[in-house]
Amino acid sequence: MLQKDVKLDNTSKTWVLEKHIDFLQSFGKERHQYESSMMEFLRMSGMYWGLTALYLINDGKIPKEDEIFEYIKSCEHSCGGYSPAPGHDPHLLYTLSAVQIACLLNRELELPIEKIVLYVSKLQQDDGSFTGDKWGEIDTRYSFCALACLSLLGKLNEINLVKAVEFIKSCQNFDGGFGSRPGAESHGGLIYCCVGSLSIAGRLDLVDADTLGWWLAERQLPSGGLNGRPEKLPDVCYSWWVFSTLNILGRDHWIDKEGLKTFILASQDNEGGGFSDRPGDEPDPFHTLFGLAALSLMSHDKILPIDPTYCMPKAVINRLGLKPQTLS
Ligand SMILES: COc1ccc(S(=O)(=O)N2Cc3cc(-c4ccc(C=O)o4)ccc3N(Cc3cncn3C)C[C@H]2Cc2ccc(O)cc2)cc1
Ligand SMILES: [Zn+2]
Repeated sequence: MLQKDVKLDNTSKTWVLEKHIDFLQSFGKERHQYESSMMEFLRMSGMYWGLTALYLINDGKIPKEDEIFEYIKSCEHSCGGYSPAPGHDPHLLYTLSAVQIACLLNRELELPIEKIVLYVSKLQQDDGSFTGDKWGEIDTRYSFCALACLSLLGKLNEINLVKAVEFIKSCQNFDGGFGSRPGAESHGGLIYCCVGSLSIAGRLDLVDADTLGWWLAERQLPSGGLNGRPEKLPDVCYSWWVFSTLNILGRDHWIDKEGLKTFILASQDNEGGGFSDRPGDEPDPFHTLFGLAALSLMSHDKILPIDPTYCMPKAVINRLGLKPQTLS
């Protein structure tokens, strides 16, 4: 079976740092008005992706802090949850993004912390799992959102952590990976959510690090890029989901880092800045953050250090006194 992959043209992409700063600062303005309006349904997350990426390459400086904090407040609901934009429904995904942005701004203490804690803890089910909102979809992505959100606020003890870990354990597969629910197939993004949750809970002892490390290293293709499942094309965002998980498990040396770096840099847009999912596609803030975050984990100069568990700047995680578990 021919292995699906992309062919990198041999022009080595230079590192266009200044253009990435310009791309991120202009997203949402005239230049990207259309895409930005199309993404209103995820705007709060889009702001977390764009602002975290900017923080990493702009020496921790974020423009218009007050305007950003006002926007977060405009998306707050009386139940303690946050919506992606004013007038939309609250959801755990955007509640995490709002808390992450507030932590970037060093203003998390100005949030209605007790109301947020109540909103998140009400989403936990009897089996320890979490739904994303009142419509009741269960997914291990939401376990990660709940644990990351509460631990950032110093309130991890307000949910049943033992049951939460039990549910994640019930989603572990024979290949060492994890899926969205018990019995669901292993997938790079969900493995990151489950291993990240176990890292926050201090329960990485439940992970079969060698079997999972092998499965994750198998995601690397000849192009150097990583895919999320066997037989899929490589994609820059899996550089983060797969590589940060290998980093948490202490097995990031099991892949060819130079090859991964080449693939990520080949996915830069040399004209307008930003990163796309693979060379030649349109850049977006989502892939720009995850490309830069993976480069940060490979200690690329000019990018501030990032925490592999929270996908947030190390400086912010240290300031909050958080110590997510990693394996050596
Ligand atoms: C362009 O098509 C999509 C498809 C799915 C989504 S998603 O919201 O379900 N989501 C996040 C996501 C975001 C973008 C994007 C474009 C512009 C912006 C502005 O900030 O963000 C693009 C893709 C994307 N996906 C889809 C994807 C990424 N790589 C391969 N695919 C198919 C991921 C998707 C799921 C998700 C992942 C992480 C997360 O924190 C939230 C949602 C969004 C746009
Ligand atoms: Zn992607």
